Amino acid sequence: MAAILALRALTKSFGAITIARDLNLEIQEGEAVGILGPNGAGKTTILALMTGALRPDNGSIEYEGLDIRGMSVEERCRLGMARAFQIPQPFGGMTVFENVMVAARHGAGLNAKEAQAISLELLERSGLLPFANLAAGKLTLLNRKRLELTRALATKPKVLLLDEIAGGLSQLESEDLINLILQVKESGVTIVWIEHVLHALLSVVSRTLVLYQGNFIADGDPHKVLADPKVSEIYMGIEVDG
Ligand SMILES: Nc1ncnc2c1ncn2[C@@H]1O[C@H](COP(=O)(O)OP(=O)(O)OP(=O)(O)O)[C@@H](O)[C@H]1O
Repeated sequence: MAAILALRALTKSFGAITIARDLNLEIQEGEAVGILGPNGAGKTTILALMTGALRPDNGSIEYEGLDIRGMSVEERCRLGMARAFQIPQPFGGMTVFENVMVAARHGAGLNAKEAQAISLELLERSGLLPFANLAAGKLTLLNRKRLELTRALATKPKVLLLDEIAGGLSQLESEDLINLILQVKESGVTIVWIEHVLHALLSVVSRTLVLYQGNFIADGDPHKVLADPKVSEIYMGIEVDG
């Protein structure tokens, strides 16, 4: 079966900093994959290459077997790739409902009626319905993160890319967010998640990669990857759980 998302000999540098060195990766439909790596390893850059916010120096990215290298963020979003950011980026002056509507209309290309239906359904699922008419800028951090996830889901993704969304939450709040992400996973959406909050990541992903100096130095069962001496050596002295 063709991978839903693949990196083929991907290369990317910023001056002397190499982010990806002939990087290869295949992610199958329905997989939940975590990408770890020390600060500055290039995890966010890899997600940006996947979504189209950045272009590789060389190599290609395939989505459902299609070379999407030349496609914009919007084109990739229409195909089914959505990204939720580390720092939630709602339109603060618009209501929660309007924020989700924009994603459904422009991200998924739905008409007003379809967009309204999916927006209400997703707001209900994420527990945000009581805040639907509130200005998004007034939400608490947890609710802003829920909104960020809801907006990504409103684009009807087949692949959901999560960029450190568990940071800054209490234990209870992160459990809430994890439950929401688990529901998304159970619905069959493929998840690629970069996250420093390890316990959150480990409760969702079944495969973990470690990015270091332009290469994936480990790939496999998350607990085995974390027990790998190569991985512990990299993380020595670096706080990964917090
Ligand atoms: N547009 C850019 N131009 C130049 N350098 C950049 C650019 N974007 C990122 N970098 C550099 O590339 C490196 C990787 O950054 P990136 O944010 O992808 O790492 P990361 O693994 O996500 O880090 P963190 O875990 O701290 O979020 C960093 O040294 C960063 O300063």
